[in-house]
Parts: sequence; C-alpha cells; structure tokens
Amino acid sequence: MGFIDTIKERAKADKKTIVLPETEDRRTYEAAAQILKEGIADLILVGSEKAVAEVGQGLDLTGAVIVDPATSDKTPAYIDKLVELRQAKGMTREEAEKLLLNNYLYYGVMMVKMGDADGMVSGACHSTADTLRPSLQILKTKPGTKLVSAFFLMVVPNCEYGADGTFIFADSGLEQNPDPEKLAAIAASSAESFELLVQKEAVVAMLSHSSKGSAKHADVDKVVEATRIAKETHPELKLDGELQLDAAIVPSVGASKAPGSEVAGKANVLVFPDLDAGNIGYKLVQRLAKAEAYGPVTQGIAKPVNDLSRGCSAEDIVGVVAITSVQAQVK
Ligand SMILES: CC(C)(COP(=O)(O)OP(=O)(O)OC[C@H]1O[C@@H](n2cnc3c(N)ncnc32)[C@H](O)[C@@H]1OP(=O)(O)O)[C@@H](O)C(=O)NCCC(=O)NCCS
Ligand SMILES: CC(=O)OP(=O)(O)O
Repeated sequence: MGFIDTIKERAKADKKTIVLPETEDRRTYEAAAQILKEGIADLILVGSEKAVAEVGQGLDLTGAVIVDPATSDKTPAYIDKLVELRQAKGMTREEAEKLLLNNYLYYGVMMVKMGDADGMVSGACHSTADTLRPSLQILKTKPGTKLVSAFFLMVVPNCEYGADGTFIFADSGLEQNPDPEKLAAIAASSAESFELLVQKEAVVAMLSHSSKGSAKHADVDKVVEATRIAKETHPELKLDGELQLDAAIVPSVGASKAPGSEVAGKANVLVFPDLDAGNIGYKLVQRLAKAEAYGPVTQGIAKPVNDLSRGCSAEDIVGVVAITSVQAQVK
C-alpha cells in the first residue's frame, strides 16, 4: 500500500473531525465529497447554507456539518475566548466579533481551540501567511516546543532514494530564514513527523551547497552550526551535515563526498537551509518529477492546522485532511 493509502487507513481507524473553512472554493467540496465517501474524517464546513448550496452544487456532501458563524449559537463563546486570548495584544471585543464573522479561517481555528474540532485544513485560496497566522496566534506551540515549522511530505514515483521515494522536505512553508537554533529545531521536529507519518526511522540531512567543508561561506557555517546544535540536543537522531542534495540521497555520491557518514546516501528527511530553497525545491520535485506533494503540514503546533498550496488539487486536500487526522490522533 502506498503512503497516502496507508495514512487514509490510519485516519479511518480513529476518525477525527476536521474543519474546512474555504467554502468559497469548489475544490473544498470536491475533496469533502471524497473524504465523506471514503470515511476518512468527519467534516465541518464553515459558511452559509446558501454558499454551500451554490459552490458545492451537484456534489454529495451528506454527513458534513455546516456551521454559519452568523447564526451559530457557539459564536458568542468564541468571541469571548478570542478576546481573552488576544486582549494583551490589543484586540477589542468589536474587533474579535468582526474577525470571527468575516474571516472563516479565524473561526475554524477557534473551533479547534475550543475542542469542537480536532484540526483544520485551509490554504487552497488563501496564502500561507493568512492561513497560518491565526493558528500561530491562537493555538500556539505544543508543550516542549518553541517553534512551529512546516514541511511537505513528498512521494516521488519510481524512486529508489529516501524511504522508497518518500521524503520530508522542511521547512518548505513557514520559517523564512531560520538561524542555526531554529534550523536544528526544524530538523528535530521533522524527524518526529517523519516517524509519525511514514512509520520508518528518520535519517536527517542538513542540506547545503557544500559537503563536509567543500565550500566556504557564511551560509555553509550556518548549516554546520545547526548540525552541531541538533546533534547535541538530539543525540539519538541519525542526522548529519552539511551535505549537498546528491551526497544526502545517492549512496555512491554520499560515499565519495562524506565517507563514514551514517546519513549520506540514505537521507529521507531533507532540511533545507532556508525557505527559498525549501519552497523552490518541493515545487521542482512536484512539477518535474511528478511527485505527490502533501502540505505545507505544520509541526510543533498545539493542535493540527495544516496549509495547502493555492495550486493544490482536490486530491491533495483529501491527502492533507488524512494527514491532519493522523496528527490529531497523537494524545
Ligand atoms: C507565518 C508568518 C506569517 C508568521 O509571521 P509573523 O510576521 O511573525 O506574524 P506575526 O508577527 O503576526 O506572528 C503571529 C504570531 O505567531 C507567532 N509566530 C510566528 N512565527 C512562529 C513560529 N515559527 N513558531 C511559533 N510561533 C510563531 C508570533 O510570535 C506571533 O505571536 P503573538 O502574536 O502571540 O505575539 C510568517 O512566518 C510568514 O509569512 N512565513 C512565510 C509563509 C510563506 O509565504 N510561505 C511560502 C509559501 S508556502
Ligand atoms: C506552499 C506554497 O508554496 O503555497 P502557495 O503555492 O499557495 O504560495
């Protein structure tokens, strides 16, 4: 069974309730119909009955719960809670009310915060910043984690590298220019995410344009320092750097560029030095190698809220909902 089919089976085994707030986008309904048909998750659609009927026309959405912020009896409690959470940042009751009635992404995150849903997936028609900011502000990091970051789960066809073509690429969605401490934290979170979702041992490469000192530059120094911190804070991990991409995943190149490394040639978790590299890298592999690309999936957040690319298909939304459900199963 392939990666996403296994994830769907795991999601079905302990069904979670996932919010889809982008009811203005037809792909939300195409995905919802498939999720409900396959029994992957219970769904809440945030929007008016009229919008759901219009944009979702012709699709079987039986079983989806539609919540309209304008009429839901839970909205006043969400407003109270949002004011409580954000008043130190200057949010007034009027602002909280306006936000929750007009921005369904904030509403969906409040549903997750209040325990009325287990997770949320959005981003088909909103930017990553607009999708993730509400969750960063309201849900915050999970205990023991300082940083939220985001990865793509990549499934590359006909590929012998990584875990039979399955990789995590991080950070490909959120942290724009992580310093060495943040890069080390991204590496540790990504290893944990890989083991949760792929159920195989993570082998983590800290990527660079240099392998083991072959180039000299401040950018290389950053990755070397991140590798040192990650090894010190997580000695249990199979992790090495700095490595070029070929040295990280191709055994013969790894053996020649980084002899003796337990990671070189075997990496399945690829930690990119910054968001330019991570975001461009995942899109290259998705578009040119025709890889499945699920994400950006967040890690380090108190409850799962995951993003999508605006270029996503309905099938991608189904996959990210299944991944979100599996993340929500973790107590
Ligand atoms: C997500 C993003 C908007 C957060 O940016 P920001 O400018 O820090 O936003 P804010 O300052 O409003 O921060 C919102 C809150 O989230 C917190 N936060 C931001 N980044 C965080 C992180 N990585 N981990 C944990 N908390 C974080 C902030 O501390 C802040 O909390 P507070 O309001 O309670 O003080 C920003 O990192 C971003 O734009 N990233 C790039 C996204 C993108 O375009 N990706 C490419 C396509 S996938
Ligand atoms: C992940 C990502 O790049 O998102 P978008 O394509 O929406 O910018």
